Amino acid sequence: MSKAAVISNNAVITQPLWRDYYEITKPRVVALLVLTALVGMCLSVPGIVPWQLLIPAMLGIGMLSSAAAAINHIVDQRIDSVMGRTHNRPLPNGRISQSGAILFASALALIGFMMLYALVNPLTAWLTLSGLVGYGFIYTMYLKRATPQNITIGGLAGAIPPLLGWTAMTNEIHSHALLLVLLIFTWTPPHFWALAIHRKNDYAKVNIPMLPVTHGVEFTKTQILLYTVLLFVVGLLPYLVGMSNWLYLIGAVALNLIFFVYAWQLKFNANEKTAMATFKFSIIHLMLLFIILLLDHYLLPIA
Ligand code: HEM
Ligand SMILES: CC(C)=CCC/C(C)=C/CC/C(C)=C/COP(=O)(O)OP(=O)(O)O
Repeated sequence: MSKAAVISNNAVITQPLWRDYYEITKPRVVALLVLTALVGMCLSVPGIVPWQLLIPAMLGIGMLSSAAAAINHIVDQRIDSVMGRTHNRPLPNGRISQSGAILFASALALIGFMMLYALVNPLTAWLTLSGLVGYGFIYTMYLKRATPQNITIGGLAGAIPPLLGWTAMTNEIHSHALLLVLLIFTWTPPHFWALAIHRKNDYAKVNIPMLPVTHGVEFTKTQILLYTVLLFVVGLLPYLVGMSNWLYLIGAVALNLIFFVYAWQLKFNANEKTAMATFKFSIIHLMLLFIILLLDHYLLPIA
């Protein structure tokens, strides 16, 4: 197995080539995306989800999301090479070639799409492909460089997986699935802007118009706080429309309150660690919220 040199904490270490290809799929992001798709699948049907659909749907959605992440690494390699957080990524670092990455992303996208089209349904295949186009091309190539609202609009691509899971099982676009999309859509700005505050100088260096760069840190903190209030309200909807039970309601209220407290501290009582702590909490928040949706669905089925 061929090895590539990686600089970690100023020490040069080697790692197998497959790890670099794995890294450009943003595996932890994709894992959370696939979890939200799984929850969409489980909530769409009463009882057990048929494994004949579940397996190709999870694989197909995972592969197209990974391909989208790889495209993001290919398109962004120049700015990634300048930013502190990203300069050691496999492409800017030269550990994998651009043509290798393009081939890898194309193969993942093709296999994922065919799997969804043939073994799940064409609706899910096309919707998932639209997620890939939305993130890999529209967000990364255009929105990211064009407007400070880049992630509010681009966030739709990352929010779509619960709908993909739902259509995979039922072949229809249901309002409850759209509600799950709305939850992630509202969660995305406070998730990302907390990190963007911490990494403001990086973005300024490469002329990417992230909100803290264009409108300042204080304004961004206010937006984060307002989005957590909006998220609190959106978080009540699954209960109010009769999609989920009290277990979800308690979980959502608790998680959204904690997120609000993080955002409040970030706005009014921050130290240099608060922004990253808020970003890290956002990931735990979304993961727990979707696990609670699942528990609520199976432990307290709606008659
Ligand atoms: C346009 C929307 C989004 C933007 C701009 C965004 C941005 C980011 C950024 C810049 C990072 C840091 C990555 C790094 O340090 O390598 C990150 C991490 C992460 N994001 Fe997001 N994100 C978005 C949507 C989502 C969605 C929809 C999910 C899941 C449902 C998600 C899950 C995660 C996870 C799990 C991490 C941690 C990754 C790790 O530790 O390797 N993000 N996000
Ligand atoms: C098919 C489908 C559902 C696709 C999903 C798309 C997907 C992988 C969304 C993840 C969003 C994300 C991590 C954005 C960060 O990009 P960035 O370029 O702002 O961050 P970076 O600087 O860390 O690369």
